[in-house]
Amino acid sequence: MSNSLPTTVETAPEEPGRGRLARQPAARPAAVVLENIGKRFDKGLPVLDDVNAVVRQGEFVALLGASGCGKSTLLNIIAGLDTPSAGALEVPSDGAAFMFQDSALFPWLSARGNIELALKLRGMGRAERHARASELLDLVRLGHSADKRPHELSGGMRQRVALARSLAQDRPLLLMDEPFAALDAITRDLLHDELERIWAETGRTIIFVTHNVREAVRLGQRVLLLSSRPGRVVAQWDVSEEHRTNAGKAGELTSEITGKLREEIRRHA
Ligand SMILES: Nc1ncnc2c1ncn2[C@@H]1O[C@H](COP(=O)(O)OP(=O)(O)OP(=O)(O)O)[C@@H](O)[C@H]1O
Repeated sequence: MSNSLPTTVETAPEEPGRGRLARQPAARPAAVVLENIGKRFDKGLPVLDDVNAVVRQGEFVALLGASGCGKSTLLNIIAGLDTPSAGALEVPSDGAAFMFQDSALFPWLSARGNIELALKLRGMGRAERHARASELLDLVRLGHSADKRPHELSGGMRQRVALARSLAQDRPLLLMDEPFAALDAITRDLLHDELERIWAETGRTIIFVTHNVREAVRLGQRVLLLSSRPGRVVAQWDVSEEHRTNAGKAGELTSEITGKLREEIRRHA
């Protein structure tokens, strides 16, 4: 762990598509650079202060922090949905796809229709849309439910459609704001496996916001911890092959991060 931040956080990512933890000797180019990012709404207290981080192309970063510490605000800034009050950032020129806790599907459209709409907004023609939507439905293992509407799908299935719709936007950066928080533990575990597979297959850069330390360790190659108000990167951990293959080691890391998170929550209670 390093807790001498804020300094710029950099690690070489692993190679997507070649196993989650196949380390890359050479660092990839940065996908997202955050430099001294600050955010204050109106005349209120700062929500974010001096946030520094670099996320490399193809990297999977979990962003962890107490409720209200500014995780969603930071994601909104990276997505270009909000502007920072201080600092500078670099993001991919073709923007980011966003996935939220609520699937936010159009209820009158089928699973296929929701995905095809995202493709249509990209200007894709009808035949190509149909073919691409079929591929994406297969990728999230929903080929058999293509014609169902959201109310006919379970919560986990709706999030799969939302994930396919995010991928339909074909952006290299995927921002996920607690996408599985409302799901039961078993469904969440299944979706963790699916997301890891899809990340490896698509090579997306993913920033995944969560409150859940176990989820952060399960998915992230790197876990960043934001302090409570003002939010700032106060610690980071690399999740190694050993953590992945050895449940005891993963448990130790989860306990260590939980301890640090509790410390942050207490400090601001
Ligand atoms: N548009 C806004 N105007 C004023 N205050 C805001 C706005 N958006 C967020 N905030 C405040 O900024 C703080 C951080 O909110 P944010 O949603 O980013 O936290 P979070 O870490 O994502 O929380 P949670 O984990 O509970 O979702 C909160 O105190 C919130 O009330």
